[in-house]
Amino acid sequence: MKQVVGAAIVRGGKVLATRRTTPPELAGRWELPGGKVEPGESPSDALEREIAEELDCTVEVTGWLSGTTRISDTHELRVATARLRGGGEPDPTEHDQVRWLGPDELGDVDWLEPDRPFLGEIEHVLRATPGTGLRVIVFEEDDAEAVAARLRAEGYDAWVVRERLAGEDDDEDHPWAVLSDAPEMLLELLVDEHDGWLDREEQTGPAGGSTARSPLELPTQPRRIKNLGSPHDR
Ligand SMILES: Nc1nc2c([nH]c(=O)n2[C@H]2C[C@H](O)[C@@H](COP(=O)(O)OP(=O)(O)OP(=O)(O)O)O2)c(=O)[nH]1
Repeated sequence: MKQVVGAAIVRGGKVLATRRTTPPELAGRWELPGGKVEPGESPSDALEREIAEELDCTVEVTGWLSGTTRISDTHELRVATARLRGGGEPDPTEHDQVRWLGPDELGDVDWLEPDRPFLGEIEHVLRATPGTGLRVIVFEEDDAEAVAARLRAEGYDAWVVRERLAGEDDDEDHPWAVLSDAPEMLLELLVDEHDGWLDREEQTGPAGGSTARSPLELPTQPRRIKNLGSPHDR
């Protein structure tokens, strides 16, 4: 059986889905980016090569999901989790659309059949490693790059993306956003230095919103005294 490998690229609590353009019978269907393992190649090497070819960015395989699914009589699919390296933004060379999907959005696209059995485990991974939902917003690209460089120097991941904000008009000049896994306090600092602001992305899901990440908010909130109940309760 020949191996096809797909990458569940995870960033900020979302996974990257890509839309196929070929062959005609698969065009328009969504998949995890990847491709066939070549003779003598390890599955991880194949995946990192395919992602570089298809999305012009570098990933690091972080683990493999359990199981394989049958694509055809001759091919089967394995799926790895992966993270983006080096701050490069995925730029599709073969797919005509990409989407970052949160755990509640995995059903929103028409996945190829062999990918579907992996979605449950992917959802689990996304819920276990939620993003902070925080974005540094600035108006100048130079500021965004400076913020990202500073965060990377501090040992955090950071990506510069062009953002469209809620309520914004299509034609308007979009601001720049820096996505990062750095703590809120550090982001606040950089926002002040670069004349931007901190944007909190709406989080959906059973936990009921961004309060799921309350540890990050502690420094900016009034200190809360743990309620031990009134004396006559005990
Ligand atoms: N890349 C990828 N292919 C998938 C997935 N699920 C799935 O059924 N497939 C199928 C579609 C294709 O028939 C086959 C992979 O072929 P491909 O065209 O993506 O791989 P490749 O670039 O190495 O192919 P090739 O040009 O060497 O023929 O597996 C998936 O999640 N990712």
